[in-house]
Amino acid sequence: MAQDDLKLSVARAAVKYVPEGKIIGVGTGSTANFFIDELAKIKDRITGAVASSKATAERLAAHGIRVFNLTEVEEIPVYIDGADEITRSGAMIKGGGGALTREKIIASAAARFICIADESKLVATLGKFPLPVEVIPMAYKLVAGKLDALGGRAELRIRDGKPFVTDNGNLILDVFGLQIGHPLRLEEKINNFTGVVTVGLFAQRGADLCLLGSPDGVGTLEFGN
Ligand SMILES: O=C(CO)[C@H](O)[C@H](O)COP(=O)(O)O
Repeated sequence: MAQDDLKLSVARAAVKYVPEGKIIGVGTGSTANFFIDELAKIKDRITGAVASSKATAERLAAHGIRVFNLTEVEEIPVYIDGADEITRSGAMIKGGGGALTREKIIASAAARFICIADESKLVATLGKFPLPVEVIPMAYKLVAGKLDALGGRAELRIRDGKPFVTDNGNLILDVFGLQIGHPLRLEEKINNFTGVVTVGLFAQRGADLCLLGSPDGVGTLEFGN
């Protein structure tokens, strides 16, 4: 079964977790895009969405789904987003699409985080996927040195021959070669480096539930975070 079919299956399953009449949080990436397209089919049953990136806001709006700023919203009952890697305790690496900061903000504001992923994202130990870290541009070399000292290899993210710039006007360092045995500890440590905006480790606010797509169907992993 193709990976896109698995993404579509979890996107369809996630729609069943969307509460009626509410504003929900929506993530970024290819799996989130499948979810947005499914959400569009029930758009009359929700009030709108808070988007974790400009790309997601544009896709939601193109479907006629009203997009709210986080500052306009009282509550977000559920945030639905993909992940680059997820463990059986609900810790994740996110930020492959560069939207990690807004994703983490909305995830923190949400009552429930539902991760939608195909089975390739489930790992025993985080770190095979390079860990994204959003940094203030003037600090990127300083922060890269500190990330290297942790045992990784930090590389400035380049797209189309230029440094990738986030929706917040910052840069991304991708850290290769980390074996993340203690996600929570590492998240706290990297958060403390001056110049870091957000580390793409989601352990403090991990997922509450993961809908995991495999050729056998969509399974659920509950984490109780
Ligand atoms: O964190 C993210 C974007 O910043 C995405 O959730 C993550 O990269 C997974 O993307 P995809 O669904 O395309 O595999």
